[in-house]
Amino acid sequence: ERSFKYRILVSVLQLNLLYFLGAVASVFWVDSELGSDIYLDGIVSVVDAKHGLQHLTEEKPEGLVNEASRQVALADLIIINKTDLVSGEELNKVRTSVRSINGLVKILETQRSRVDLSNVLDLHAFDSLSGISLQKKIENMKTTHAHLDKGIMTVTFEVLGNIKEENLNLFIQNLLWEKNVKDKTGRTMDVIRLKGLVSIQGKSHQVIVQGVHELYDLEETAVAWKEDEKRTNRLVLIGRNLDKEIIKEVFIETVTEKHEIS
Ligand SMILES: Nc1nc2c(ncn2[C@@H]2O[C@H](COP(=O)(O)OP(=O)(O)OP(=O)(O)O)[C@@H](O)[C@H]2O)c(=O)[nH]1
Repeated sequence: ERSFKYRILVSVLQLNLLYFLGAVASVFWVDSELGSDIYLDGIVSVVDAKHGLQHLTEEKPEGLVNEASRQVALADLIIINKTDLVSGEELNKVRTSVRSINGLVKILETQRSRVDLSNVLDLHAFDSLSGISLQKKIENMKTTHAHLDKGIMTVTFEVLGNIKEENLNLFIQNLLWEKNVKDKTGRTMDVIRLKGLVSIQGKSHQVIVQGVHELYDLEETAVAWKEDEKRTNRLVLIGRNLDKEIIKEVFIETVTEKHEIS
């Protein structure tokens, strides 16, 4: 009976943690700005190689997010564990599914969750130090295709030119707060994670954009725009009902003034 109660407790805790993962992340993130010793380094999720695919593909009633997919969408690092229990082909499927949801995430594959701690700590996924690595990642990544039915996916796009900070805020707030950006069929675009590097008018350095659910932040990085470099804005969005072309159009309309696009 004791172990049964313990199991229920663990399940409730896990469920709550799942439910509030985004909120918890937001609290630590904001807290770091208040000068606390605690800061949000990055979000790590563990995917079970044996059952992960089943959880990721589980159908939820219309409108509800599959929680396993949401955890993958939020993560900066995914540990695919129990690789000894699956074939190379099965592992490949899990990896492809994870990647189809989150095009930016770093993936480690483990047995008994054994990891080199240097791969898990100091991710700096939320601060301006991640500017350089984010730049490389964004440059190389492509928009994913909704691999899992009605699933969460990653879209990325690039728009040349300088943008005004107030216009960028407007774009992000429409997307995350007002939720008035819709796809072709009128469904609200639901952004779970947002990352980007943008070129703000009057700033000599690249600015990093970070978003988790409704919370977002802009921070100047240590990466300066070079004299001969084309100033550009690259955004990566992870979520549901995302349509790259529509988002890009809305971005251009909201953020850049026509004469500023080169
Ligand atoms: N074969 C194998 N077994 C593992 C591995 N990692 C953990 N286990 C075993 O799997 C069992 C369940 O452990 P986990 O899945 O890590 O535990 P958990 O996430 O708290 O379990 P749930 O809450 O039920 O998902 C334990 O008996 C572990 O010893 C692995 O890499 N390979």
